[in-house]
Amino acid sequence: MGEAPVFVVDNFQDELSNGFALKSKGFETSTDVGDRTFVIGGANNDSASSIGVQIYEKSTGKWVIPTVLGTKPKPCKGHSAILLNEDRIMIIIRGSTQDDCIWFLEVDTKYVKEQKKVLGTEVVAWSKGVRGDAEKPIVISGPSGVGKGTLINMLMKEFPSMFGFSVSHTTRAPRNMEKNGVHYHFTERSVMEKDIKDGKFLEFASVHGNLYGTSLEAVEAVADSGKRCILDIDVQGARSVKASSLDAIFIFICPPSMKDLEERLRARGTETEEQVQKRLRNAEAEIEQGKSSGIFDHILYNDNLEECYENLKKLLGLDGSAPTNHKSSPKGIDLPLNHSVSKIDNKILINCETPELGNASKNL
Ligand SMILES: Nc1ncnc2c1ncn2[C@@H]1O[C@H](COP(=O)(O)OP(=O)(O)OP(=O)(O)O)[C@@H](O)[C@H]1O
Ligand SMILES: Nc1nc2c(ncn2[C@@H]2O[C@H](COP(=O)(O)O)[C@@H](O)[C@H]2O)c(=O)[nH]1
Repeated sequence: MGEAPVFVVDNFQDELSNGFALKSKGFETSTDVGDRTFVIGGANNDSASSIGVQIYEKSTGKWVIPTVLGTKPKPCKGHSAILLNEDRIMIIIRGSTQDDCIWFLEVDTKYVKEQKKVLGTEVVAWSKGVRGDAEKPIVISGPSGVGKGTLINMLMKEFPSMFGFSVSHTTRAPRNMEKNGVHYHFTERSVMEKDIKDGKFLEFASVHGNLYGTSLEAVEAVADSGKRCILDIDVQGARSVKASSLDAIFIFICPPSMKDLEERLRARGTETEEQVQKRLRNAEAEIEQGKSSGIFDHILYNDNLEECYENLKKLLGLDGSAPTNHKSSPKGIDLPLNHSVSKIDNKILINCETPELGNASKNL
């Protein structure tokens, strides 16, 4: 089924007769989602460093400025917008670099609905479109205490609508702040063993004396939310995933030294002395395997946390450069001024009027 095209509107203010002041820099688009109109592109203030988002509620005739989550696209000279699945708007930015031309604004996804409840305001969330390998799940491994969880939390915080965490099952007891279903699914060994037998797990392993595993459901839940799945699993688990049909990117995080690792584990204060010793003993073998097994596509050293995080973003193509693993490099979208965008099945059609074709048009 085709859907109505959405056109670039050069000055949306001229289109509105409601009297509300929309700070127009030109080049806004409007997209209807139910009884709300999302106006994207007008800056919310004069010194805006990102594209503004404003919502017009048709039922009340009021403008709402939403809380905007995620890394935002910079103001641009024009873009097109099209609604996907009634819950997110795809934005194609004109004249942008190859890796900066596709963005998504989540307006009614599960994540946005949850955040609305938490924040008590209207919420929208940006995420940047990514290419090639960039859709693959990410497996992050490394010895206990190296900083995997810290790095994953940083990614999830900066790109809340882009990544989803695969919530593992474990038989270990929850730590003080850990919530069932959020950090882990805490479970009885007998139950988990039965579920493993029943084929419900993508991978599982005995780690530091407890059973840990990634259920198929955990990975599917992230995929269903339209996000990129991140798995925090040990090297044995990574080996199993590598042998499975899940086509993922494998990243191993190394500590700068065993001394640093020990300090971090102790400073975290979540393990008994006996557990710390066990985890450190296991760490040596894990580091050895991480470096030499050939499982991992990338090895990152987590010495300085900020630097390691920047390197992680770089290899995931989140710093404006192409993802490191990128094999072919398709061209960016050279969006002409006169064009329309429409959606047919799962394809986005960009219809351009090209001078060389006279009045005829060309589809991208
Ligand atoms: N680069 C770093 N420098 C210093 N401390 C760090 C660094 N990265 C993480 N930490 C700290 O080290 C501790 C362990 O980090 P984290 O819990 O993220 O490790 P982990 O690899 O997820 O461990 P586990 O596998 O046991 O879950 C935390 O207290 C964290 O704040
Ligand atoms: N093979 C798997 N390993 C997992 C999984 N979830 C976590 N882990 C790894 O366990 C250790 C210890 O974790 P902690 O939370 O007790 O500190 C750590 O290295 C994790 O990467 C899993 O589903 N499968």
